[in-house]
Amino acid sequence: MDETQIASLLKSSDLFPLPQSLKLSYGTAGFRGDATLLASTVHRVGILSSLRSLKLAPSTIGLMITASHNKVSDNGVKVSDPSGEMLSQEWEPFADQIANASSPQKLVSLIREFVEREEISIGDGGEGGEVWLGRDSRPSGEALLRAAEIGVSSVPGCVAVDLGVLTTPQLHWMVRAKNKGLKATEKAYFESLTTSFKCLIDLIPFNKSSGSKLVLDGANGVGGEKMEELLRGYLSNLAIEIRNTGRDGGVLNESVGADFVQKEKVVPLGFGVNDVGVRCVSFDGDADRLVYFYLSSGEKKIELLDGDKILSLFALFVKEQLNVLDDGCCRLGVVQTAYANGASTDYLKGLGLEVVFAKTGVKHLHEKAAEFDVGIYFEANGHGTILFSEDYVTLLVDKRKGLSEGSDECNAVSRLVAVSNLINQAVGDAISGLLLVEVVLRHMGWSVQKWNELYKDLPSRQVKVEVPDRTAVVTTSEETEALRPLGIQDAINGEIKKYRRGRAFIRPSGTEDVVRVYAEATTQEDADSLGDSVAQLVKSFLGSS
Ligand SMILES: CC(=O)N[C@H]1[C@@H](OP(=O)(O)O)O[C@H](CO)[C@@H](O)[C@@H]1O
Ligand SMILES: [Mg+2]
Repeated sequence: MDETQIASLLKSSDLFPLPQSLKLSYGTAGFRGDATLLASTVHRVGILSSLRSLKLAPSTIGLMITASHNKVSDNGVKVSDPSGEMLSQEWEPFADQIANASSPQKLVSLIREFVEREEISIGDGGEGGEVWLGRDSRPSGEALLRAAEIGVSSVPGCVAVDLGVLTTPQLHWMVRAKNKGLKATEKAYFESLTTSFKCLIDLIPFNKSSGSKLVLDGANGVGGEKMEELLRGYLSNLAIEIRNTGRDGGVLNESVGADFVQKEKVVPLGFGVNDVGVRCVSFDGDADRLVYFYLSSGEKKIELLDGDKILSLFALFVKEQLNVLDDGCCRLGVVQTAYANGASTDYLKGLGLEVVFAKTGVKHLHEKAAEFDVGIYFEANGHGTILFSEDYVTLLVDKRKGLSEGSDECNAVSRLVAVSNLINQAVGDAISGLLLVEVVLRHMGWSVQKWNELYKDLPSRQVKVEVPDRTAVVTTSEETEALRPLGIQDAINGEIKKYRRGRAFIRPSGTEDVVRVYAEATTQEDADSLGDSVAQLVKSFLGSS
């Protein structure tokens, strides 16, 4: 790097001093924290994104400003690679280092070292870098986006493009499309969803109507707003009532949204007795997660259809199409985490599906799903998608050419191709997930209640334990067994044995300073009791803080 380049970085970094005592980690979902403390972090991630773009030139990188389901006063930042997938994990240590660099000088020296090691050429007349910026609806987003812009353009030859308010998956979709040389506007995103959705509706064999109204809880965030845009401009026939749009005084994620509904298992604000039996869906704050639910009585308690149930519905539909094709050559697999309800895993295995487990965090699930021709992944909290390998889509498109129009086989192929266009291939996407659930329910002729009957969730319990050092817990790669502290797994196994269908595991959280305990058994009392006794073991092996 020459003197001018260094001066440019120093000058812009001087504008964004690191707040004292800020210690951040890129973690499972980018940097997150109180929005008032994040300007330097976002600015630095702007620099990182430019470097990433130059490293992979010619390519466009995405930078999203969001704190998803966290409270409205928080914000955060994460990076999309050119494929639309999460930033390569190889760059996370560098992200941690620069976010925590104590002065502009230290920051620039880390950058110089990294640029040299990675052989990134800056401003040598080669390809320039490009970073596309998006933000969710948080009020702090605009100022942070400016910080990101300044960071991006402080790397000579790099430009920032402000795409405004978007859902996280929209930005990932657009970045992916751009790097594939396709139309990459928001309009193109909506059109792609609309075309594939309509195609799937047209392919429904009989007029099996489940066309009853759907009510969406938009978490007072960007998802409700974008869904309104989709309905207004593209899918006006779809009967969806949208609540919690953020315009009626509601606060982002406060007693609303997918995270609240999944964790608390109660109705979000804005829903009540008049909604008993109605099909409802909740998005999270940046619309990359969704869960369905319905009220079975006038009380607040809900029947929850979580990520596992959405996964099961999708798996069933995809498998049905593959059965029509009698396509032994397609490797279909599903990916879950240890948090998946045991009843869902049994159900999926009972369908004859290959079920594999990945570590918590969608980047891990995505990686495993990409090993299949068709890989379906979901976290229980509602983040997931269906990945189709490019080779398999090409094979399908070729196969369709030899089939007679309107035949069962041709329809099955067309459905699979349409699903691959509808469901976001980059990350989990609440809007495209919703559209696919709606199609599949209509295709099956099922109500939400009927869908819920696929299997009955085993009662479960999650506990957070605060300990002095959560990194003292080391688990196997699937996170279901603790390797350290020595002896704790034997003790946990001893507890599990006491319960019918007992299952429990511990792992250090990647986003909070806690050890998480998950327990499952045939009754709620047993799940609670198993969870509590494992939490006690964690305290006795690690001490409480
Ligand atoms: C049990 C649980 O829900 N864990 C969440 C949570 O990760 P932890 O590492 O468990 O804190 O946040 C992640 C990022 O949002 C999400 O991917 C994951 O599913
Ligand atoms: Mg989210």
